Amino acid sequence: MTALLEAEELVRIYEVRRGIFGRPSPVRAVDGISLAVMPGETLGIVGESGSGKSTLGRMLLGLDLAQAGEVRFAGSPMPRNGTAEWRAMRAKMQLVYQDPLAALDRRLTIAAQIGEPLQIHRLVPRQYQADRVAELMEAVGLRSDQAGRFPHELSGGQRQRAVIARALASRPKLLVCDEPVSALDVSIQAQVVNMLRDLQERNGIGMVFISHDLKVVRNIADRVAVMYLGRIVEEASSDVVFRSPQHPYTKALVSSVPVPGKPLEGRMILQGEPPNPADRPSGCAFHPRCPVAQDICRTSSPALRRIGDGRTAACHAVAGETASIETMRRMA
Ligand SMILES: Nc1ncnc2c1ncn2[C@@H]1O[C@H](COP(=O)(O)OP(=O)(O)OP(=O)(O)O)[C@@H](O)[C@H]1O
Repeated sequence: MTALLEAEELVRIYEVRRGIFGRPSPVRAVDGISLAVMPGETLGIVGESGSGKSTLGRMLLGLDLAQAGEVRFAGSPMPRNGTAEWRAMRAKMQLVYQDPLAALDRRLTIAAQIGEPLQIHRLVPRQYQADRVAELMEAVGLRSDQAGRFPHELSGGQRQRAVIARALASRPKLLVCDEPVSALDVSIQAQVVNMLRDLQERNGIGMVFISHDLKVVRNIADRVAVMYLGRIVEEASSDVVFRSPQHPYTKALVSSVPVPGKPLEGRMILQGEPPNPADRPSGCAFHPRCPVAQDICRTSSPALRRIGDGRTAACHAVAGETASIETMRRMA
């Protein structure tokens, strides 16, 4: 089967100036990332703030240009941003991001905004547009009496539902969701995630689900890619990642997810802050925080390798025997 979305060796470097008089220095926000999403599959992308998740999400849609590498959608290279070919492809790839208020026009009713793509892309004859808007609202759990409301008259969760309805209007094959529930109350998050998962399964939509919150990703992703400073350090099926994480960074992230009934002590705590991306540590970028770092980790950057279970990991310690969380804790 052809992958719905493929990215090969994507690189995005920003020139960032520190202070007014500082010289610009390169930040490798995305540093050689390859991935694939099959039709109907959800790939979760996790990592701390600044690991490059949002930049990657934008690059996958052609919204941010790669300095190297290529994105292919349904087997075809992504056309250049702004061209007619790109706009046609974009109708099939939608972005849902964190802040629904920013995504919506506060002067337009919810129904008008959900209907907008139908008009712009002439997806439905005018006389059927109202029906299609009603259908989309129902699909995301909005009531018909909310059609005439303005964004500020809805709750955060309802606004995000409206954004998702609008994204679905063009019957996309791919959704890139960048922290879609992070701004919502915890009580609402699960509802919106469950709704997204239902819609995605029912419509066979491929999804890239970006989040710093592993709990949420665990709920929705078939596969998970863990990012650290612009690179994928581990990727596997969600089951495999959560059951037996191998990379020390993944182990720390997974062990920090609260498990009902499991005491807090005994969990591995990630030491220190992520390093400044403009000042990437030598060797393995995780080594300054890694409890099992060896000499080689300070000098040599580990390649992402297949290590069985359909898993890839980039860690010198993960070649054969890998330290368990308990061993790592003892060594820390
Ligand atoms: N437009 C930009 N100009 C300069 N630097 C940028 C830009 N966008 C992102 N960066 C830098 O690239 C790195 C990755 O940022 P990005 O927002 O992609 O990470 P993230 O994992 O999504 O983090 P967060 O969850 O905080 O949004 C960071 O160091 C960030 O400061």
